Amino acid sequence: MLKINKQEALDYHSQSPAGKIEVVPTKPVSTQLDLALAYSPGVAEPCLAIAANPDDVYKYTAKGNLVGVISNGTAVLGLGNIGPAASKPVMEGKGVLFKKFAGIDCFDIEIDATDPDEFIRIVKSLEPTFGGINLEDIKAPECFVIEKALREQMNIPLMHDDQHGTAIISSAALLNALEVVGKRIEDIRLVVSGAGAAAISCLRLYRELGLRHVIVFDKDGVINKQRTDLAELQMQFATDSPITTLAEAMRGADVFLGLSAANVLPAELLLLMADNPIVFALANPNPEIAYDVAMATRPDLIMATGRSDHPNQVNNVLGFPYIFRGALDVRATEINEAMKLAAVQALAELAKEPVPEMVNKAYGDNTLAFGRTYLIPKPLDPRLIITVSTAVAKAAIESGSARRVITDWFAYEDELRSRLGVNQKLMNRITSAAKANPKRVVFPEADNYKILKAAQILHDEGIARPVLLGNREKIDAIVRANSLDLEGCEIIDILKEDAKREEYAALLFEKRQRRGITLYEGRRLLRERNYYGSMMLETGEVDAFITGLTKDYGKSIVPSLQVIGVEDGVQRVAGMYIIQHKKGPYFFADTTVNIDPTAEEMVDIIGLTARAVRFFDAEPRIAVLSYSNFGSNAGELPSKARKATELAKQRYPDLILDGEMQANTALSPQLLREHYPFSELAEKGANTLIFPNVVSGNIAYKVLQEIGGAEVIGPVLMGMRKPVHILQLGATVRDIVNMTAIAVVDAQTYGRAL
Ligand SMILES: NC(=O)C1=CN([C@@H]2O[C@H](COP(=O)(O)OP(=O)(O)OC[C@H]3O[C@@H](n4cnc5c(N)ncnc54)[C@H](OP(=O)(O)O)[C@@H]3O)[C@@H](O)[C@H]2O)C=CC1
Ligand SMILES: CC(=O)C(=O)O
Ligand SMILES: [Mg+2]
Repeated sequence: MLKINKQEALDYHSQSPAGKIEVVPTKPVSTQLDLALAYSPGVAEPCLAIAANPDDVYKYTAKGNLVGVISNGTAVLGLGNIGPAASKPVMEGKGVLFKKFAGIDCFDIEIDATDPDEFIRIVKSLEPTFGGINLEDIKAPECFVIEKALREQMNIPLMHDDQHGTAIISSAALLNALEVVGKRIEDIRLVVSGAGAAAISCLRLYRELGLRHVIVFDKDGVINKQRTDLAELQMQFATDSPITTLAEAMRGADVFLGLSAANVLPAELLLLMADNPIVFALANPNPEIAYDVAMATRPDLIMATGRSDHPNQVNNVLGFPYIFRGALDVRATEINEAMKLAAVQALAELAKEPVPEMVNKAYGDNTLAFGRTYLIPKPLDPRLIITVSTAVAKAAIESGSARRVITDWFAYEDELRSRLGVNQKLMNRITSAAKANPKRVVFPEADNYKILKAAQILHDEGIARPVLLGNREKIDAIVRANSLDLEGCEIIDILKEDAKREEYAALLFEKRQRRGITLYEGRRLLRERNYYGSMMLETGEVDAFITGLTKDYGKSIVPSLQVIGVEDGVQRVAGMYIIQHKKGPYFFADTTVNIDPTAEEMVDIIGLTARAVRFFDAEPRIAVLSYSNFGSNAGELPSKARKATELAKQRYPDLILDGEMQANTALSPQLLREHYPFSELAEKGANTLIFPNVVSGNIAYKVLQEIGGAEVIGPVLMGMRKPVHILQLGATVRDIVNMTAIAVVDAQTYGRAL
């Protein structure tokens, strides 16, 4: 379990530069011209445009993507009223999360004002600056007045996150917890500790969802009709029962919600609760009851806390980045009830979907699946932005609060993904195409967790129809240990179930009898799943074949080369990687098969690669690489690259192709125009790089993957007679899913594509 100590936390914050955020310009500011555009005199133009048309502020400034995280420090986490300066690390932290999870820029603003009127006036005056306002850590009851007034007076999305963020996330968790224990929100008895910003807002939302029976406590005890010290919003939840103590209230209660302070719930009170009790102890940083103590006291307990080191972290980070993302993207004028309920629904539903492998990896847990210890998605789940922001944006449009309407939701999803850094358009397109006509794909290495997890995803998402070859007992054990669900995937244990081994052995003998394979040898080889799978593809039992996860490339490819073989007219196969980057996709070849191709062999590789790039709907602009530019260096490699370029130009006169050149030249149209204006690539630069040998290609993509922030997809095997793809040893589940989607589309367009 994750443990951090005080010094570690202080050092993290004090490391130079102090704090957690900085401002980064988004336009070039290096030349005199840049300066003149960025500041005086150029800057006057957008100023005048905005003066003439106020809405242009969204066009010419960062306002549309800028959120103010604003606090007065009166209820900081569960630390209480520690003042505005002491709240700054929390507000900076929120800014970091806005940026990291939703690409939203933030200024944190800590205001030295506890008087609601003064605070309201100051925040209201900031409307020209921000696209949205996230109020944070302002104590009750002032926060209710403040938020209400600002919502009425301001025309941009505004939310006090401790109120509504918490309400949204905990509602999703509560609905799912109740589903797990089979209770209805209308019937449950809820006890609440805390009647502050968070607690009251949760209760308001739960009431909308159907809650009827609740008893609330604050520091001064039970909130009943006799109390005269509370705000109207708090009094809405006052009880008329004679109960006065927490112990009385907890007898028979179904749910305890803590949004108050550390350790206020004695363990023995848990024993009084109904069967399968639910405890959301959400005070930060320390909950109302320690997780381990609670679980030891009531093993039938479903528990959530605000902390990341226990299951079921109910934290508003699951909401605010995505709620504001959706609201900003449709330029909503508010965050209304419909938008909040849409976020609740989206979060609750997402928790029931299979968990992506990258989430398993991030949390070092393969067993995450909807249930007692996984009620809501994990904060590092990359699907949150798509699911929640889309739901919120749609609800804003439908409820009439949007000033901008989105119509192409697929394009919006792409935009949301690119907010996370990598441009996924190409893979989205391939995946959608695969889903339109999913094909049967055989995986000969199915007694492996990653293959099984990928198969589950492929089946559940309708990308492919997996056929799994492997030892049935082993597969069952992996499925059980990792809570997988392989319903819908076909499993064949070729050694135990006779299947078609004899038929395939005879066929292999027929194919290879003049190449040293006897019928006896054929029978032996067909006990190997790579041969069996290749035969399935050859005979049309399946449409594509994927292997390579557990053996090295050379060994993995041999059976399919013998059984399937290369395409007519193709001399050799080659491997290509797709590099997905913010700047768009790039294609690298040969990265896997031909160790040191001759110039003539490079021409074959160029032909195959150009065709494959077109398969991915891109127009190939090919650079043949070396360490010299157009003859600037003598040497074997530059000469080979030069010769390959000449021969390829002859063989493929229509290709946009040039070389030999260095990689930076290939990728910089400006450099090409300046120094090599004669080059065919001078207009746009290259998107396809042909490497002079496998060493350089392989190293280049791996460096980009590890430190270049690129996602790489491949290797796409080019030139086989049927869709065969060989994974890299140790590929991730995501790699397997991507390669399968490509194989499915390859199979759909069989004979015309890769
Ligand atoms: N996990 C999450 O996502 C979130 C967690 N929180 C946590 O919820 C807590 C409250 O935050 P917030 O609502 O913003 O703060 P507020 O200051 O608005 O409210 C605090 C409430 O807790 C009550 N309280 C304090 N001590 C006790 C106690 N010993 N017994 C019973 N009630 C007590 C206060 O009562 P009184 O008015 O009488 O002082 C008040 O009603 C914090 O610990 C915060 O970290 C908040 C937001 C999100
Ligand atoms: C999570 C949060 O906002 C709080 O504890 O105050
Ligand atoms: Mg807070």
